[in-house]
Formats: sequence, structure tokens, C-alpha cells
Amino acid sequence: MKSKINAFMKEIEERNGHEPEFMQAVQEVAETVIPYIVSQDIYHGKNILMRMVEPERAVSFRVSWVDDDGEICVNRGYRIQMNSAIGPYKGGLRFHPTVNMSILKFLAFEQVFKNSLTTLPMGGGKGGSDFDPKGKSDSEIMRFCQSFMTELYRHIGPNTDVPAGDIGVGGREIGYLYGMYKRLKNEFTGVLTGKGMSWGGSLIRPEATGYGTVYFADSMLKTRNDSMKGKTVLVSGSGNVAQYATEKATQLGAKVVTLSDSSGYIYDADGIDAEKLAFVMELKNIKRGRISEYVKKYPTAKFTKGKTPWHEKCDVAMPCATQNEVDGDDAKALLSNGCFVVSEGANMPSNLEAVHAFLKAKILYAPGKASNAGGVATSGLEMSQNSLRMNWTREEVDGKLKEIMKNIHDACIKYGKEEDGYVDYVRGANIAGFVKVADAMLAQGVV
Ligand SMILES: NC(=O)C1=CN([C@@H]2O[C@H](COP(=O)(O)OP(=O)(O)OC[C@H]3O[C@@H](n4cnc5c(N)ncnc54)[C@H](O)[C@@H]3O)[C@@H](O)[C@H]2O)C=CC1
Ligand SMILES: O=C(O)CCC(=O)C(=O)O
Repeated sequence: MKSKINAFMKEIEERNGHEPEFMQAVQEVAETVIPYIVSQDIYHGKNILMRMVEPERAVSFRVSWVDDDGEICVNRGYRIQMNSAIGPYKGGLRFHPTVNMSILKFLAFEQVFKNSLTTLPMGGGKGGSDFDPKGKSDSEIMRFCQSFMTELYRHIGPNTDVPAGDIGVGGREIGYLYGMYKRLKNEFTGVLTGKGMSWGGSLIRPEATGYGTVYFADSMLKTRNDSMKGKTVLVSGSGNVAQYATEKATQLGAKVVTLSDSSGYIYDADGIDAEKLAFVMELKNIKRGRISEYVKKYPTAKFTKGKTPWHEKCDVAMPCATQNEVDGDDAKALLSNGCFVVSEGANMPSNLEAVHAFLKAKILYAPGKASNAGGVATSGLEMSQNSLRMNWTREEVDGKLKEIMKNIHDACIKYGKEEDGYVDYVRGANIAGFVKVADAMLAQGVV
């Protein structure tokens, strides 16, 4: 089996060897899906995984815009349309200086499996720009978003490709993008998700990724007759996903003791309760400040510069910042400090060494494509509401989100349960996500 996986990866490397994050995402899927393909006659001779690894379309475009000093700036924009076998391309836009083809292709590839797991009819895509929103004024953000959309609008549509937010793209950016799309097309449609409540958005979409990550952790704990109640939790990041993971974990009786950003992390032994979280939300979403300011407001907490929180003691870890923020040493530290649940809010936050360490230790480990799928699932519910021209209540949407997260958990068990009863959620998520897309591709012929 190893030689089959190596031969596949060698071919992938010839075409994509200069894209390390993409190679990593493909390797993780190949390790679990190739043995499954070998065991299933229907996939033989179809080269199906190779077809899934190649984007259906990838566009890259110039984004010119004028800053507040009148200087003309140039950024690069992208949209990767990875797979549309089960529905229109769907996935976020990331604005961050590190954005490049490798990062977006890994995200788009993960998105295909994730969207399949949600049970909703959504294909996979991802896009963004190397634009850095840090320190930019509101007007600069608006002008950048408008320029970005003057090209992107040609490639998207409510039945073609429906982008949403990701790092650096929240409600404000979706608003500016939507305004320009509507002007260019003269259409009020559900072409983006994460919209404001008065213009087609869905209740619970802002909360959904973080909430879903906690619901998934709780489902994993239930398999061991346990729950989130009383658990000490490390959360990284302090953006959308981290904020709502902290809120839901606290509501379920856990104590969240850390948050972070690219400058370092804060540790609050008393826990980040609702009042402290409200302070973080204002700091990050309105003032757009640094997490270190938390310790000025709450001096019993400590700030550690330039480090991630993974060497602190905990029961549960929720990486909610960015890719590869947990490496092999971090995984060792987590395990030796008693961590026995990892539920990923971010996309691919654990590198392959960390993933292998979690699986070897047989802890409850959920890869992002399963545990953070609540965000895109609720985007799917926003699309449904737009098509129906209806708004569901908070309780209705949250109820559907819970049900979807439970279904994803069940699918992981179906394909990931081992003989000794241990659930390998990586294998479970990859195979369950693969089957639906692969079967649709086989039915649709070689296209
Ligand atoms: N927003 C959503 O609905 C979804 C987001 N995700 C993933 O969750 C993660 C976080 O995204 P959001 O919260 O939406 O973004 P955000 O822009 O609201 O927040 C990003 C957070 O990550 C931190 N961060 C970014 N780069 C970092 C670095 N190099 N080192 C340390 N911290 C860093 C930022 O300081 C910030 O706290 C990403 O991996 C994203 O792909 C996954 C599923 C859905
Ligand atoms: O809601 C969406 O369409 C995108 C969410 C996303 O980017 C993700 O799941 O990583």
C-alpha cells in the first residue's frame, strides 16, 4: 500500500512540488483514501483521486486600488474552483499577505471534502488575495474590495460559485463585495454568504464555525460518556472562529484559558467568561487591536510574546488561528500535559507530524474538515433561505447546525471506526467526504 501512495504522491509532486501546503493536504488524504479505493472495485481504473486533486479552474488577476495617500497599489487576486460535482463551488475568501496558490489550493481541496460531509449540495472552492488588511482604513478596505469584485464577478454567481469569508474577510468586507457585485450585475441574489441580517444573511452564520467545532468536540466526548462540562480548554486565535468557540465552550460549562494572535498568546487561569469575551470582541472586531491589550484590562492574566498556547495544561485544545500552528513538539507537549481532545476550528492547523502523534496516542482528534464544517454548512443554509426568499429563526438554524454536526460525526464513525473501537476521525472524514464526490464524478463521466 505504501508503494501505491508513494507512486501517487510522486506524480503529484511533479506538478505541484513547489506548493508545500497543497502537497501536505493531498498527502493526508492520500494516506487514508488510497487504501479505500484499492478495496472498492467501482473506483478501479478511473484515476479518480488524481482528477480530484486538479482544480477544475484557477484564476489569478490584478487588483489595483488607490490608498488614502493617493498611492496606486497592486495586489494579486485568486479564485480556485476545485470541484463542482455535487453543487456550485463554495468556500471563503482570505485576505492575508501570505496568500498564494499553494495556500488557496490546499484550502480549496479541503473544502471539497468538508462540503461533501455537510450533506448539503455544495462543491468546493477558495479564493482571496495577498492584500494585508492590517492598519488599513475603512475606506481603503472598501476600495480594495470594490476593485477585487470588478474582476471576481465574472467568475461567480448563485448557481456557479458562492464565496464567503475566511481570514481577513468578515461582515464588513462581505458588505463591500456584495455592494459592488450588485451594482455590476444589477441583481439581488445569494451570490455571497455571511451577509448582513437585513440584506439576505442568516442568523447563526457568524457563530457557526466556532459553535460547530465545540458541538463536534462534545459529540466525540459523548463516545466516552463524557462532555465539555468542567474541561479546561486552550483556544488559539482571537478572530471569528476563536471568539465563538470560546463562547459556546463556556456556555457548555468549560473554562477557556487562552486566546492568541500573531503577536503571542494570553493565559487567564480564571477563564475567559462572557464579560471578558465581550471585551475581546470589541478589541478585535471594532478597535482592531492586539490581544496583548487583554492583560492591561485583566492584569491577573499573562501575555507571552511570540509563542502559541500549546505548552499550557489542558483537557481540550481548539486551534482556531491558521494552518500549521501545531507542530510535532506542540503535539508532544499537549499529550504529556494531559490533553485528550483536539477539535480543529482552523483549516489544517496541525502539521502531519502532529496529526500522526494524536492518532498514535489514540486521543479524540477531529481534523478541521469535519469539526469546522459548521461554518460552510450554515452558509449552505443561508443559500437555501435566499432561494426560498425566507428567513429561519435562530433556533431553527442552530437546530439544523447541531443536526449537521451530529451527522458528520456519525459519518466519521461509519468510515473511521477501528477493530479495537478507536475512531480515526481523519480516515472517517476523508473517506466519507470522498465517496459522495467520487460517486457523483463517476456518474457524470470523464469531464
Ligand atoms: N470564518 C469561517 O467561517 C471559517 C474559518 N475557518 C478557518 O478558521 C481559521 C480562522 O479564521 P477566522 O476566525 O475566520 O479569521 P479571522 O480573520 O477572523 O481571525 C484569524 C485569527 O487568526 C490569527 N492568525 C492569523 N494568522 C496567524 C498567524 N500566522 N499566527 C497566529 N495567529 C494568526 C489572527 O490573529 C486572528 O485571531 C482559519 O484557518 C480559517 O481558514 C474554517 C472554517 C470556516
Ligand atoms: O462559508 C463558506 O462558504 C466558507 C467557509 C470556509 O471558508 C471554510 O469552511 O473554510
